[in-house]
Amino acid sequence: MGFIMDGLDAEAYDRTYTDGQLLRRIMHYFSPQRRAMAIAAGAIFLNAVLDTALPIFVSISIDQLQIDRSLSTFIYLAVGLSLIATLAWVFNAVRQQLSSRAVGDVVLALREDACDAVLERDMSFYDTFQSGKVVSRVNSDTQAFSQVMTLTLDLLSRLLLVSLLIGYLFTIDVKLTFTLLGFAPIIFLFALAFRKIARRTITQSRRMTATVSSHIQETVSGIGVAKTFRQEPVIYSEFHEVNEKSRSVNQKTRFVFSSIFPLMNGLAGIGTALLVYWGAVSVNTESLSIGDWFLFVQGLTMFWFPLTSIASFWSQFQLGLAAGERVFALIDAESNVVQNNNRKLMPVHGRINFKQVNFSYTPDEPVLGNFSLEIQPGETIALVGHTGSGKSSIAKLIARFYEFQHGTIEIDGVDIRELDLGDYRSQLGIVTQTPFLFDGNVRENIRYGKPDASDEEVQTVARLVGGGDWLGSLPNGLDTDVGERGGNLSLGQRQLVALARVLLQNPAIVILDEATASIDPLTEALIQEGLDVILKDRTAIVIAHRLSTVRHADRIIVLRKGEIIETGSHEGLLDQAGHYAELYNTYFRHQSLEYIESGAKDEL
Ligand SMILES: Nc1ncnc2c1ncn2[C@@H]1O[C@H](COP(=O)(O)OP(=O)(O)OP(=O)(O)O)[C@@H](O)[C@H]1O
Repeated sequence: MGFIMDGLDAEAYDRTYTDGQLLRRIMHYFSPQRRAMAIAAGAIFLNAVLDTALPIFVSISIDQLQIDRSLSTFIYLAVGLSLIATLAWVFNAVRQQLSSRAVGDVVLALREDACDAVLERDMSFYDTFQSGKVVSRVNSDTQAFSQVMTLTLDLLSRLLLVSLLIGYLFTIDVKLTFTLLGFAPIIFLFALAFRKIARRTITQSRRMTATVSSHIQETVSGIGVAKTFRQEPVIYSEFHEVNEKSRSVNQKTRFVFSSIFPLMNGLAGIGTALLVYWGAVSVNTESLSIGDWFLFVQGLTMFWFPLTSIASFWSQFQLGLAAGERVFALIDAESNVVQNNNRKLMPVHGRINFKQVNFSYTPDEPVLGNFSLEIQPGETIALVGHTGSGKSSIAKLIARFYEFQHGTIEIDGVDIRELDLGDYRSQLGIVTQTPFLFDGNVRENIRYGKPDASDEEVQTVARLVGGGDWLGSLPNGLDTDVGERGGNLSLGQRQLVALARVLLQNPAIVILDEATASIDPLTEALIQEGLDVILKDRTAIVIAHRLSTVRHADRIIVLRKGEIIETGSHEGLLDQAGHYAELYNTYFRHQSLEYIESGAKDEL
């Protein structure tokens, strides 16, 4: 299958489970459905018995009618047949109902586990693996898994029916039954050979589907940038390429699957011809009754149909296993961020201590080396430095988004790896450069910081941020719809919502990545007011881009290539005439009032 697999790689966290492991895993999901499945199994059995009884009853009727053609016999046979058919239908309906409910519940549990895993994975996972592909596992693969579970239950009931029928046929004519069975191993061997190819082909096809949806998702997310840079033709041609690859993989998949049925039908045809011939010879020599011959001919359809469809079921089964394997791999993917304990800090004071920390995203590119920094409770730290100097990385380590490789980070004297992450993060407020808002209104987005907050609490914090003046600029105040990702609000308004959200959360530690984008002076003043409220009495780590924040910070940490090269106050650092002074002159100075005023004077 090299021609199909070429150039299409699995994700690094994919793994191959043995059939036994997969089966155990699936059984584990079915175990809460034990009762329903036991009743369904009973219904499957009774349905199979009745479905087998139906042709046997017809065969007996044929022989009976040759001897006795009275009205009472007709009535007796007709009532008997109707009764068997009705009961078979009832049991079939019961098993369909119960098994589809059980499968639905299993898929629900599987999706929940997959969703849990998605939420559990740390940020390094999402750096490496595209979110679109992850979504496809949670959505499409669980769907494929559910379809195959239903098919498997169908297959089991058909196999039971075939076994019962064969058992009965043996009592009639052993030689004919063996002839019938003689083809089974050939078909099974064929199906087994097909099994391996099918599984790989289907896995490949699903991967391709995930790649296409991931590509579409990325394109749509970045549509604004694409339009600005007039990249539509490039995007189109990239998409065309992915789509072409997907088409070719799917075409090969279809080819593999479509060739199986003609081969199966050919084998079945030969079997049918042989049995019809030998059956007719036996009737001729009177070693078989006409009713029994009918039963064999009738049995052929009942026998061959499930057998030939086992091959197709098998491929479907492979589809489900491949999909299940992908979902389980997502669930089992190991996090880099590992907590050794679940200690809760009550209350969090906000002392943060980096002790000789080494950190890198990729093994060969160190970002922080032997990094030490102690931040006191309530202190505001401004991290400054050129791009790539490691400011965001320090903030991400405090937020425990990534695992560091060496040293310790302590929060209030406790190793960060020992904390209950949920509890710790509830004490951590994060405002990113471009705050992410969820589709909904402003009120709901602020309440995200404390889901049980009352309307009054939301209103209070909204008013505290920037004196509440910004609410007047929203068309419907707190009820204004923010649109997808907050697209209906200006960047400044989004930041104010994010600040109000953190204020409502009331965390002990705040991480603030200041926006570099310039916003109008009025909004900037409102944001500054909001920041004053938020940073007061909390430990704050600010990735500073505004001169006003740097000036107000208790301590400025100047970074270069992951190392602290200077530390102190704004004035003290300027006096040192080192890296900070250089940064100030190239970056911060133009924001100073003196600079703006001198510029204004020059213009005059
Ligand atoms: N997710 C990531 N995967 C791999 N390398 C990364 C990742 N994020 C950052 N880096 C690298 O780590 C180094 C430090 O990046 P970091 O984002 O901490 O710098 P920064 O000072 O915050 O920069 P900026 O001011 O541009 O945000 C850079 O060399 C960067 O390329």
